[in-house]
Amino acid sequence: MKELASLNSIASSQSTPFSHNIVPRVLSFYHHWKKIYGSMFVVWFGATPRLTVSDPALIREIFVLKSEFFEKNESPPLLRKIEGDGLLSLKGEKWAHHRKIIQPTFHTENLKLMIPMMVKSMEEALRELSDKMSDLGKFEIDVPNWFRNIVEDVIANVTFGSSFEDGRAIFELQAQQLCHANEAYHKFFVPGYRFLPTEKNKKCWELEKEIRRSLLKLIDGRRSTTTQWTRDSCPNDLLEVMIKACVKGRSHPMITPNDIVEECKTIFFAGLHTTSNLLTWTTVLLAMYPQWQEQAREEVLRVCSSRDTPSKHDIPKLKTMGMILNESLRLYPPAVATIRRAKVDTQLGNLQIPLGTELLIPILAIHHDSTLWCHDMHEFNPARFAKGVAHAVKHPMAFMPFGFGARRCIGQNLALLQAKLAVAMILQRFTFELAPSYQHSPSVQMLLHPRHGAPIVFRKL
Ligand code: HEM
Repeated sequence: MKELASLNSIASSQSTPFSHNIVPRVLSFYHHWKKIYGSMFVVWFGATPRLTVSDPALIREIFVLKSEFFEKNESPPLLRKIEGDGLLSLKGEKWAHHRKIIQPTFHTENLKLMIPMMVKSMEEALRELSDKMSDLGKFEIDVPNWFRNIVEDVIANVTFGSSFEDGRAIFELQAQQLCHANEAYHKFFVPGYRFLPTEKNKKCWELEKEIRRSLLKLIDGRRSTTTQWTRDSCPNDLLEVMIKACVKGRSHPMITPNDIVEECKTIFFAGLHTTSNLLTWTTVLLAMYPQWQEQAREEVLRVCSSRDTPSKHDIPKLKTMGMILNESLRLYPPAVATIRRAKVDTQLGNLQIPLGTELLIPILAIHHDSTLWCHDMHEFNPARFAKGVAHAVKHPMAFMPFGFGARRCIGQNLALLQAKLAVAMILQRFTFELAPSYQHSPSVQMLLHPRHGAPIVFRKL
């Protein structure tokens, strides 16, 4: 109780120099329409009606109660190539089968076995940062790129395990492919352009072939060494669990090497930028609010005592850190929205939904909705999560950075574990503040990211 009171006093003593009233077009557009039409409104998206649903009770119907009537919508073809034909986009029996096979990789017990690997990769990054410090003991970094490298290491380990080095090289190719796609995504859309043999397109096709070839070679190599049993002390990486399902041959429907290729691509796409985004926004927020940075550091130093890295027993004790990550995910959710499509004519609340209607769930807007959160919904106030999500918001479905229901994010535990470890290790070694050149400008480019980067100045503790 005493701790909660002190958290609340931090929250109320803060003057807010930064506006978290995010203005990407999605949000201002949404608030404008909601004022006029209430919590459901339709916008025509080409020939398809797209219904925006922000009432948590209806979202529960879509994700949980009537989920069999709604399916994931198709991604545009360019994006589909990059994200892979894996869990993110699969549907029906094939999706359920893959999810069941892959799930054990992301179980808490398996992830705990990966903590030493995560700590090692973070230690290396922090040692490099320390070595670069000037005589004045400070150094400026643009954190999105820095975090991307750190997260890439971890995702490569989770996906490829012992074949990590080869896997990392494939991820480099995927990162290049994503860069090309991002450029194309922001150009004016010309139908059929992606089939023209332009220099850029040819480069993309080459990359795609190279990624597939390298992944198939890697899978072949691992198949010859994979045994039926893994020791309890070895984490199950994605490649391992999928190859076992493939080798067994009893799985139905069959898992093919091609399925494994697509799932590896998906995990890279779904895990890398989301997690590095979470780390970026959390660092920015702690730099903006030194009182919370100090509170989080005090907790880390108390929990870890003389250990210079958190152990698996320390992680669950980092309560303030958990609240800070939740508040960061609420204000700046990396995935700003998700879409479902009605598989059949159906009913939602008292509305008839024709087959084919797209339903847009505006995660970012729901996280900033004044009818669901307190009047301080645009403020950074981790204390609202002190008694858990249920006490922070009027409806549990109003906090959904990882989605909900059967298709909720499979990597949620991994992302939160890595974020807790990384931020804790930074706090143990450095203080940090926004660089003078920092401009606060959240913008949506597939994910919610800082348009002008996030330069942060680190100082040794
Ligand atoms: C802060 C980090 C992350 C955020 C905010 C996030 C967010 C989400 C959201 C909102 C969904 C649901 C999409 C929908 O319902 O349409 C999702 C699904 C998914 N995420 Fe994440 N994610 C994160 C990290 C990760 C990581 C680390 C991985 C893997 C390494 C991952 C893999 C996936 C996959 C495979 C799916 C599809 C699950 C399915 O449909 O069965 N995500 N994520």
